[in-house]
Order: sequence, then C-alpha cells, then structure tokens
Amino acid sequence: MEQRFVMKCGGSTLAALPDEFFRELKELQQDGVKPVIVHGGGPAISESLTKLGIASEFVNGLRVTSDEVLDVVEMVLAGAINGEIVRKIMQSGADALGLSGVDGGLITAAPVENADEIGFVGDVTDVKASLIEGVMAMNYIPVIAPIGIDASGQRYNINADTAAGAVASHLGVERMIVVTDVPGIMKEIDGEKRVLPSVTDAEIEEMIASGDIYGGMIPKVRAAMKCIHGQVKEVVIVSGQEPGVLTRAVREGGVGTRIMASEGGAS
Ligand SMILES: Nc1ncnc2c1ncn2[C@@H]1O[C@H](COP(=O)(O)OP(=O)(O)O)[C@@H](O)[C@H]1O
Ligand SMILES: CC(=O)N[C@@H](CCC(=O)OP(=O)(O)O)C(=O)O
Repeated sequence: MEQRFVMKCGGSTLAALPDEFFRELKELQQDGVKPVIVHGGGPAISESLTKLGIASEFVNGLRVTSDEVLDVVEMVLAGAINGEIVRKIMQSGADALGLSGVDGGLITAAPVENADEIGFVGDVTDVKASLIEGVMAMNYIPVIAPIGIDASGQRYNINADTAAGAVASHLGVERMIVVTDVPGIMKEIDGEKRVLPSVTDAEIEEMIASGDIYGGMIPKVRAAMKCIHGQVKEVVIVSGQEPGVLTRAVREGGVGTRIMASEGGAS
C-alpha cells in the first residue's frame, strides 16, 4: 500500500496520547511514510464554552453553531489544539506545520442541509490537495483543523471525522486511520463486548439501525463509508492508547476495526 495516509485524531483521546505515539509517528516519517493529520477537539470546545457561559447542544452528533460558538470553535481548534499537536510532533523530532481549513482556502465548505436548525455547520465541497501536497513535499507533517470557508468568507464548523474523510478522498490516499478512545467498533457477542476486526458498509448500516453503533461513532463510520466509495481502500478505527498502534495500523494490520466496501462494490 502507498506510503501516504490520513490520520484523524479525536478530541476524546488527544490529551491522553502517549509520547510513544509521537515517537512512532516520527519513526514512520523517517522511514518514508507521509502522514496527514486532521484533528478534532470536541471535548475541549465544550469545556471552553462552559467556562464562557455559552450554551452548547448537539443535533445528530453535530454541534449547534451560532456566530458566538463559531468564535470559540475556531479559537480552540485552530489555536490551542492545533498548536498542541504541532508542538508534540516537533518535540518528538519530526517537523509539523499547523493549518486551519481556512488557511489558503484549504477546505471549502457549504452549509449543511439542516443549517436553519444547527447554524454554521459545514459540509466539505472541496479540499486544496495541492496545498497539503506542497507541505508534505517539504517534509512537514500537515496538521489540519476542521474549519471550512466559502466564497463569501463565511467560516463553518465541520465535524472532524467528516473533514478527515474529505481530505482523504481529495488527496486520493489509500488509507485513513481514525484514532479514538476505543480499540475499534465493538459489539456484544455472547454477553461479552468484542472488537470487530472488520466490518462492511452493509454491516455498519445494520449496526446503526440496531443501536450497536451510536453517538460519536456514527460520524466516523459515515465518513468511512463515504470515502471507501472513492479511492480510499480502507479505514481503520484504533485506540491511540494501544502500544505500537501506528506501526501496526500502517505496517502490519490486525489492529482495531477495518472498514471496507461490501463485496460487489459500493453504491
Ligand atoms: N459500536 C461502538 N463501538 C465502540 N465505540 C462506540 C460504538 N458506538 C458508539 N461508540 C462511542 O463512540 C465513542 C467515540 O466517539 P467520540 O467520543 O466522538 O470520539 P472522538 O473524539 O475520538 O471523535 C466511543 O467512546 C464510544 O462511546
Ligand atoms: C459540527 C461539529 O460538531 N463540529 C465539531 C468539531 C470538533 C470535532 O469533531 O471533534 P471530535 O473529533 O473530537 O469529536 C464540534 O464542534 O465539536
């Protein structure tokens, strides 16, 4: 498989990512692997909103985003979180460059269908792959905050799983790794919660319908299904706390849950 991959780092796990995770990232980069990071930060946004006394709620996993909320989302994602990831990568000895989707018009967005209900939440309409490729060509790991912009200059809050899937599709990478706080997609089998080694899109639909997949896992599997219908061959969901997780996901497989298109191709 090709050396480039997109990695989505979820806010659920960012603060707990061990130093070893960043060491592995550096070692992989030294071996010629080219990661692109898209990050979330949902819990940190909620914490800042609470501190500022701004109410925040979610509709179908997406944050209702007023102008006031959007200011905080951008401040936390493009500011604090992006900077923290870049710093940790630099401390490990690799080079990283932080970007928001607004920078250079990297992520173009349009309002989601139910914008009257949830405000400035965006769907990705385009990604300037050439900008990301330029950063990679300079041997910097691009670290991207999921804020989008439209032609009028309006900013949008984009779910980080959605943004990562769109970046993977537009770059045309073969693999996306989704790093979160659980070791994969889990299902209760014979009274015991187990990690499923792989699932097809048909199985995912069944698990959403049955309630086995819920909450924050839904945007992940939806983004995965959308991109494996394009050039991306597999999406792997893993825990950032599992030792050696990156090397295993990139080199060996057999870690987390692998999502592939159903037999016979995707719709
Ligand atoms: N079938 C499932 N297997 C594992 N986790 C699931 C499943 N369905 C829902 N989840 C939930 O999804 C969460 C991960 O999503 P989220 O909290 O949004 O993480 P992130 O910040 O990494 O995007 C898990 O902690 C778990 O509570
Ligand atoms: C529209 C929307 O819901 N945006 C998310 C963006 C951050 C995110 O997705 O972070 P995680 O990956 O940590 O969940 C939010 O405001 O929380």
